[in-house]
Amino acid sequence: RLSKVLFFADDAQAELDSVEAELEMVELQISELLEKQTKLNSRKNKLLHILEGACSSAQPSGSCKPPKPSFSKQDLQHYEESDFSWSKEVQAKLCNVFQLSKFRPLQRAAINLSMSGKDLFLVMPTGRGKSLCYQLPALCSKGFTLVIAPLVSLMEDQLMYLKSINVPAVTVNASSTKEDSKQVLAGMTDKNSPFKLLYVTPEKIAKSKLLMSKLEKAYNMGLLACIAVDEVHCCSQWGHDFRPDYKLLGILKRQFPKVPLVGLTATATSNVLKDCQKILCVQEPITLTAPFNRPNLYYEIRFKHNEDCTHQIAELIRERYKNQSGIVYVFSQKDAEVVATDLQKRNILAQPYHASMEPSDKSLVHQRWSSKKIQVVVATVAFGMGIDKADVRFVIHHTISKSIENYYQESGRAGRDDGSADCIVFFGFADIFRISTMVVMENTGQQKLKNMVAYCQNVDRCRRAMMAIHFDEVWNDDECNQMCDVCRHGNDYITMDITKHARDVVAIVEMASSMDEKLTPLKVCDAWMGKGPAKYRKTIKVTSLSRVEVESIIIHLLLHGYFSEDFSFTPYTTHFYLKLGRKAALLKNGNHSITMKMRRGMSHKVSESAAEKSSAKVKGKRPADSDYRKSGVKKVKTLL
Ligand SMILES: Nc1ncnc2c1ncn2[C@@H]1O[C@H](COP(=O)(O)OP(=O)(O)OP(=O)(O)O)[C@@H](O)[C@H]1O
Ligand SMILES: [Mg+2]
Ligand SMILES: [Zn+2]
Repeated sequence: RLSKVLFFADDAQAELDSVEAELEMVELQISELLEKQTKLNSRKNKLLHILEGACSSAQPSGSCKPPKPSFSKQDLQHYEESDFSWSKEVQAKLCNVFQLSKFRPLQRAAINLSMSGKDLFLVMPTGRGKSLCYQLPALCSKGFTLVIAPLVSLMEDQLMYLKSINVPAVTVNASSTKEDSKQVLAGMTDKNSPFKLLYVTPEKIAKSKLLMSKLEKAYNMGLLACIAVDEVHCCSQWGHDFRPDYKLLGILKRQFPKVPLVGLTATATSNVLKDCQKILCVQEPITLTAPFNRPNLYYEIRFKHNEDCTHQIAELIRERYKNQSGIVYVFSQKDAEVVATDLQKRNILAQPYHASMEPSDKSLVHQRWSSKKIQVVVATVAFGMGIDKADVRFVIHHTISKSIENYYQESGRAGRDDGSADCIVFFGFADIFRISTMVVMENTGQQKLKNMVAYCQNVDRCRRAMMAIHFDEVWNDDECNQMCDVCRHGNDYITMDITKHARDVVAIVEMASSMDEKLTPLKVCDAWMGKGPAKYRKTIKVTSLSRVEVESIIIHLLLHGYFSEDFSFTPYTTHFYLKLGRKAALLKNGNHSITMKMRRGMSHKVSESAAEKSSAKVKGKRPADSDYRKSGVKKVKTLL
């Protein structure tokens, strides 16, 4: 009898185990669905919000973000007009001082709003002319405008420009001499207003009591006309280059409530702006958003084969962009040096630019490039704000950016003259993990990087649409005009069922962890392709997929939660290992399937860039091959 009881107990135990496992699976599925529901609901709300705004907004394209509900289409129209008491003066200064013939979209409205004393957030793509929206009003007002800017170099560029058009402007910053500072501080309360713009860094506001007390005096004398906070997204942790000192700028609106504040930025989602509003203590700002789309930029992603990347870049520069200026963005200072040297060896006039260079060397490189003495700057993100060269024909990313915001900003340095320009990203597997470990301490670093990776991995949605969704804009894919690789390749992708592959590769990571070992993504690739240590080879199912396919699948599984990152820290470096993600357990369920979109054949795609398209017509060149992803397929000469 005893053995019979034991037998039943065994049976029950086995069933209990399986029921529990099944329950666990169900819970996982529920939580997955709930998560999906939350996401969809939040997207639905956003879209409703955008639609509401689009209906009431003045932008015929409907791509304007909803301004404050109380700020209607009629209101905007009113501020677009030119019958304000200052309009004649504004128009005259636009022509005579700034030597510009007409306003660009939203500039006039922004100027009229701030001259009417309204607080304003102005979101306008990089290079569209935000500075004019506070510089011009400053010239038409009593006293001076205080400008907060994040970098001394950026201020100096602006001061140089203002000096060249005879607009009196000054700065006080850490490198000002005592004499200069004294003169500036005295000028602030001088009724004759010896200068119209005063540039300071946020640190100066936070640290200099003297400056604050002078501002107080100027305010009481009615001489503080306006406060402009440039690169206002720096206030918010959610913005892509948060600066702690920006957090303290709330003092300005608290101390000087009657002075209108204008915050300017090229990239800020509505969440970032809400945060900025809170931090700056602005009660009811009006937000003007210019369409983010840059119709003249061609966006393209290429798969990166490390050994080949610099070679391809050199070919592009020598052939497609002959005699044209451009930027190559790289990951690190070392990369900047190495890639620049590599390009030089291939007879390209290139120089590196990064944060550790002497300031004088940096400005020399900048100058040489601006005056076309060199063709290419090979730069880290340090080459950024304040770069205002009009005829940049290409921005090539040797390594992906760490977020879509960063990418938008960096690629946006191309084609400021409205001429066509190319933005090409070399999307490399290993780079993802280099960046991931670099941003490991940033709050939202991993999520932002994943968004960027998803942007690169995407093969079926217009790249402009991806950006639009990211920046909460309404977008109609037809407006791309085939100015991105996805639109140009049309429906040239397939939907692949990768469930079986996913099971195989997840099993590798599971096996390693059962042996108490951790695998980097590169090791997982190797193992899966049969190149790992012998001890693995016995148990794993080696795949016949190509390297690029293997990499794409691993990225897909990481983006979708079947894998997740497992960081390990040593005193010198951070390592990225793959571990099973929350969803890996779903693969145990026979019915679960995973699909993934891939470009058809994953090889031999022929694409044609914007610049190429026009020059091909003129010179009868054939379009360049690009995006050949299959390992082993190397194009040596892409152009005749
Ligand atoms: N109405 C206009 N017509 C023609 N050019 C203009 C006009 N307004 C501004 N510009 C030019 O556009 C260029 C970029 O302007 P600005 O530096 O203000 O850009 P920005 O919007 O601040 O960009 P970023 O986000 O990079 O700081 C400048 O060379 C400026 O002279
Ligand atoms: Mg600017
Ligand atoms: Zn497109």
